[in-house]
Amino acid sequence: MNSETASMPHGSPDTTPALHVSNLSFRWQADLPLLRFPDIHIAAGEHLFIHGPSGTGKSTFLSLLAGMLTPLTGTIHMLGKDIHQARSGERDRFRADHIGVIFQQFNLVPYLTAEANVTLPCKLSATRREATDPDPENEARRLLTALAIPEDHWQRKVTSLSIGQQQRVAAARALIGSPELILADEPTSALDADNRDRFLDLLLTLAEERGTSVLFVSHDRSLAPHFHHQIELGGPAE
Ligand SMILES: Nc1ncnc2c1ncn2[C@@H]1O[C@H](COP(=O)(O)OP(=O)(O)OP(=O)(O)O)[C@@H](O)[C@H]1O
Repeated sequence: MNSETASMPHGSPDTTPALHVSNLSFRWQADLPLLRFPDIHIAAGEHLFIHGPSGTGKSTFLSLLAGMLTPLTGTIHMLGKDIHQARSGERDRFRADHIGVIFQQFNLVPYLTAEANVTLPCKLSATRREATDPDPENEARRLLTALAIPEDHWQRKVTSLSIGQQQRVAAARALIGSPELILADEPTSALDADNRDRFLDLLLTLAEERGTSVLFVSHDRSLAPHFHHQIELGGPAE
């Protein structure tokens, strides 16, 4: 797509796929094996689960999709835009405007409060800020409430929260401003089964309400039933 469609206002009817990946490969070093990735297509609002055992390239795949690594071959169209054709500044802006990320270590800013971590994407992106209703602080509080973070924790330093709470703060940060796509890299690995299922239900329900597409990678195949579609990394699509 062109930048016109990428900057379409949130909530507009749009049939542009959230993500289309074709013929993607990457090599960390010349003496390391080539990593090949499946072709994927995620329609707007769809939730895709990608399963792969440890070492199959899940984190590498997400780093390629987030524009943090450059592929050896292949194309990645995000909201119709070929992200690796964009200059790096434009790519950073596109990522801030349209993608929420939840990575294994959550990447929260340790010296900020829980609420300030959630509103951060709105400080980095006018698009995300303008999409909050009525303002980022209010939406952050709504998300923190929906994700069961007690109100007396909102102004605490995020590192003083439990791991499960930090994970939900990272989810709120990914959801704020309703980005079109969330990329999630095993954010449930530290949780027990009950908390993991509860977290996924909350994340996917909130994403659904906002029309946000989700691509979630994990080694844990038991998570697959939460999603509309699933794909095996290093194997045929199911
Ligand atoms: N920075 C790096 N430099 C060199 N090789 C790397 C680097 N990061 C990953 N690799 C290699 O690329 C392959 C895929 O790694 P990756 O971390 O993407 O897998 P993964 O499926 O996410 O694994 P896990 O489930 O254990 O996190 C592995 O063989 C790994 O050793």
